[in-house]
Amino acid sequence: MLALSSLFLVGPMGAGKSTLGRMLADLLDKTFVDSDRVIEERAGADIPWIFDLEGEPGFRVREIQVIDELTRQPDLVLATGGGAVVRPENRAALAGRGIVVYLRTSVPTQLARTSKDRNRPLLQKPDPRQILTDLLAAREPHYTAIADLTVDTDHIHPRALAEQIVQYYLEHHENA
Ligand SMILES: Nc1ncnc2c1ncn2[C@@H]1O[C@H](COP(=O)(O)OP(=O)(O)OP(=O)(O)O)[C@@H](O)[C@H]1O
Ligand SMILES: O=C(O)C1=C[C@@H](O)[C@@H](O)[C@H](O)C1
Ligand SMILES: [Mg+2]
Repeated sequence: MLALSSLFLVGPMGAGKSTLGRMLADLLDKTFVDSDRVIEERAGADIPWIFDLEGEPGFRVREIQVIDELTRQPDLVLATGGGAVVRPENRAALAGRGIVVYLRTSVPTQLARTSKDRNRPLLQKPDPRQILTDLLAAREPHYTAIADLTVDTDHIHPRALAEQIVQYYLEHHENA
């Protein structure tokens, strides 16, 4: 049984971390937080601006700070940025301080779910399919390594997925 009270959602862009995070917080009576949004609020700038001005390394420094703070708080559902797991500091914080759920999602599904949205600087290049394929190959071992639960998101409605995750939480959390 796990004594940890927060749920951390990890997975690639378009996995549904933000969508599911809101539903889970509602179902489990927890507070939803999205690390990308907190980074933007603190910087007073959106993610494309941060990438333009500071590059990905600058964004990752901000992300490490925010994830360190948020993972110390009880009773959150935290949607993390798709690339948070590339930094070992984030992997340690996520794995040690809450229940980690990996939303496994294929590249075609990621593409379909992110195609209308210009807010992801890493995809604003000529071949997003190749970029997502390379990112997933590099990151999948990290997502898997820290996950307590892995769920496939390709062919399931977010509501049904949220119910599966709630079921797991209720079975594995001692104070649920
Ligand atoms: N299981 C699902 N089935 C179908 N559509 C979904 C599912 N989960 C999310 N979506 C849709 O996919 C899009 C992307 O979802 P969302 O923004 O929650 O992903 P994310 O993991 O937070 O992405 P990012 O890392 O870029 O913030 C949204 O339009 C959402 O409605
Ligand atoms: O996959 C990534 O590296 C990113 C995903 C987004 O959630 C944001 O954190 C940012 O656009 C970087
Ligand atoms: Mg999101």
